[in-house]
Amino acid sequence: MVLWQCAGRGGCHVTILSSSELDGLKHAAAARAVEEVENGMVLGLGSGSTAEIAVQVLAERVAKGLRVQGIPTSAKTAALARRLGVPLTSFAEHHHIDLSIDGADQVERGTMNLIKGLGGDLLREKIVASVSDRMIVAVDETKLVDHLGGNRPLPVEVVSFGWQTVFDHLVAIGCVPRLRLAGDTPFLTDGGNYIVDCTIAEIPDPEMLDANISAIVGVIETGLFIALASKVMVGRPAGVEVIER
Ligand SMILES: O=C[C@H](O)[C@H](O)[C@H](O)COP(=O)(O)O
Repeated sequence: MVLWQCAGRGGCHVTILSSSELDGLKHAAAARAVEEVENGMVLGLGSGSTAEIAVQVLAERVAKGLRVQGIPTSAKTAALARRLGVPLTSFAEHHHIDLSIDGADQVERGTMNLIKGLGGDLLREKIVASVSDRMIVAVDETKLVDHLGGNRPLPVEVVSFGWQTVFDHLVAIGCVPRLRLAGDTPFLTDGGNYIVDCTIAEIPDPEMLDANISAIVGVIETGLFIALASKVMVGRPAGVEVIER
């Protein structure tokens, strides 16, 4: 992973991180996020590689006596939590979550707005985040940006019927849409929907873009998480940076 860092007149420098270094940064951020978990909490368990590390760290605390219940945001996270002995619950029992811990594909430094869903999970993550008292996001430093968009596409979950018509609207909004595939067939989310990855230049107004895309008939949810994160743990080689409101 090549990381460009630019600081005003100081110019830019490039850091090359190996995948094991990157994993170390994810682990440090995830572990720091799990430190905020307290006895008795109902937790939102996010999805993706960093969120999975958080579940592993959480499982170590559960094995030592921590009492929590988790609502998983994907079938994969649910399977991992079950395998590691993290107790699970559901919205049938709890409509409110104390704390959710999740990863992200991009974090806008100034606002903590996020892009999520590159791993194929966003709808359940957003439902969980929206009913959480606090959402802690754990990322490695490559995810931190000044403005969302640009080098990472915005995932949009759409119903499979008529997805082609959604394309037309997305183009009109300024996105370059691409249907996500799994081999030769459309990728299916846990909810059985399609994902359209929208390449878009830097996003000056994420809230407006989210509203415009959400207004398209056939769109279920966008990967823009606006004002949902309360704290971001950023894994850096020098340590974990904590960004909060
Ligand atoms: O769809 C996946 C989720 O939104 C993930 O939380 C996001 O893609 C970040 O995943 P990772 O920690 O693997 O980079």
